[in-house]
Amino acid sequence: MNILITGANGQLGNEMRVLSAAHPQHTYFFTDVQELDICDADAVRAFIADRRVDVVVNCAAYTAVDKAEDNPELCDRLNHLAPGYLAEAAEAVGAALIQVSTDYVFDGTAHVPYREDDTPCPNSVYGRTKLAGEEVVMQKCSRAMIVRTAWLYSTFGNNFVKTMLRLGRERESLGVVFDQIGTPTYAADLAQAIFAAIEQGIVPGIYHFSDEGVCSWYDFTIAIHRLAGITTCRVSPLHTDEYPAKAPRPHYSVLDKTRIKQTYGIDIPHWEASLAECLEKLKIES
Ligand SMILES: NC(=O)C1=CN([C@@H]2O[C@H](COP(=O)(O)OP(=O)(O)OC[C@H]3O[C@@H](n4cnc5c(N)ncnc54)[C@H](OP(=O)(O)O)[C@@H]3O)[C@@H](O)[C@H]2O)C=CC1
Ligand SMILES: Cc1cn([C@H]2C[C@H](O)[C@@H](COP(=O)(O)OP(=O)(O)O[C@H]3O[C@@H](C)C(=O)[C@@H](O)[C@H]3O)O2)c(=O)[nH]c1=O
Repeated sequence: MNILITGANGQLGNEMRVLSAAHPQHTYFFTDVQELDICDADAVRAFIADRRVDVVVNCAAYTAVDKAEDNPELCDRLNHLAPGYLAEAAEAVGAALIQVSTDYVFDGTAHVPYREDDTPCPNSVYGRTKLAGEEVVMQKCSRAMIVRTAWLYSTFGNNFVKTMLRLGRERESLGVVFDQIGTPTYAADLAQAIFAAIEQGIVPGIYHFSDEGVCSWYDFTIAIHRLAGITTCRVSPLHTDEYPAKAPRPHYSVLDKTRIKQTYGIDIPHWEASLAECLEKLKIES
C-alpha cells in the first residue's frame, strides 16, 4: 500500500516513521508542512491522486491548546478545514483516512470513561476545532477512522514529560493540577494501534485510544520524577484555579478503549510501563 503520513515531524508522525521500518512492505510518504501543506486543498488533492495513496494518516494539527484561544482561525484551518481537504481527496481516489483527534472534545463532566458514542461538548477552541475536523472527515470520506487519543508524549517534540523533566531538574518545587484526570499515551503505542488498523483493514468509525490506567497530571508528574530519579524537586498538588490557563481543560477525560481493542485485538500497555520505556529511551539518547 501507499501510505501518506502528514505532520510527520511531530510526535506521532515521528513514531509512525520509526514503526514503518517494521512494515517494509508498504511505500511511505512522510510529509510535513514544507512538503505538503494540508491547508492547501489543491496540493492535497494532487499529492494523493498522483502518488496513488491508499491510506492517509493525518498527524498534522494545531496542538497549542492555550495559544489556540487567541488564534481560532488558524487553529480551525488546520484542525477542521484541512482534514476536510484530506477527506475529499481520499474519497476521490477510494483511499482511507485515519484522522487523529482528542479527549478534549469532551467537557469532562463524566465520572466513567468516555465511550465513542458519548456526546462531545468541547470547552476550548482546540477541542471545538478538532470536533469540527472529526465531523467533516466523517461526512466526506466513507473510509474514515477517527482515533481520539489523549495526553500524548514521545521522545520526539515537546510534551508534558519533557517539561516536567526540565522543571524537575531546574526547580526546588513545582505545583501541578490534581483535579484533571485522564490517561497519558506514549505516541509509540498509538502508532502501533494505527498500524494494526492499517494491516487488518480500516473499519470506518470513531475509536478511542490511550494507554491503560488513569491518573491526574499531578500523579503523572510524580511518576515522571520517580522513574527519572529526580529527588530534588517537591511537587505539590494544585486545584485547576490555582494554575490559571487561557483554555479550560476537561476535569475528567478518561477514554474507554473497548471498541478498538475488540476490533483489532490489540493489547495496550499501562501508562506507567510505557512511561518507563520512553524515559529509558530519552536516557540513552542523552
Ligand atoms: N499532543 C497531545 O497531547 C495530543 C495530540 N492529539 C492529536 O494527535 C495528533 C498528533 O499530535 P502530535 O504528534 O502531538 O502533534 P505535533 O504538534 O507534535 O505535530 C504536528 C505536526 O504538524 C505540523 N504541521 C503544522 N501545520 C501543518 C500544515 N499546514 N501542513 C502539514 N503539517 C503541519 C507541525 O509542524 P510545526 O511544528 O512546524 O507547526 C508538526 O510537525 C494531532 O491530531 C493532535 O490533535 C490528541 C491528543 C493529545
Ligand atoms: C507546566 C504545568 C502544567 N500544569 C497543568 C496545565 C494543564 O492543566 C495540565 C497539562 O499541561 P499542558 O498544558 O502541558 O497540557 P495540554 O496542552 O492541555 O495537553 C493537551 O494537549 C492537547 C494537544 C490534547 O489533545 C490533550 O489530550 C492534552 O494532551 O497541567 C500544571 O499544573 N503545572 C505545570 O507546571
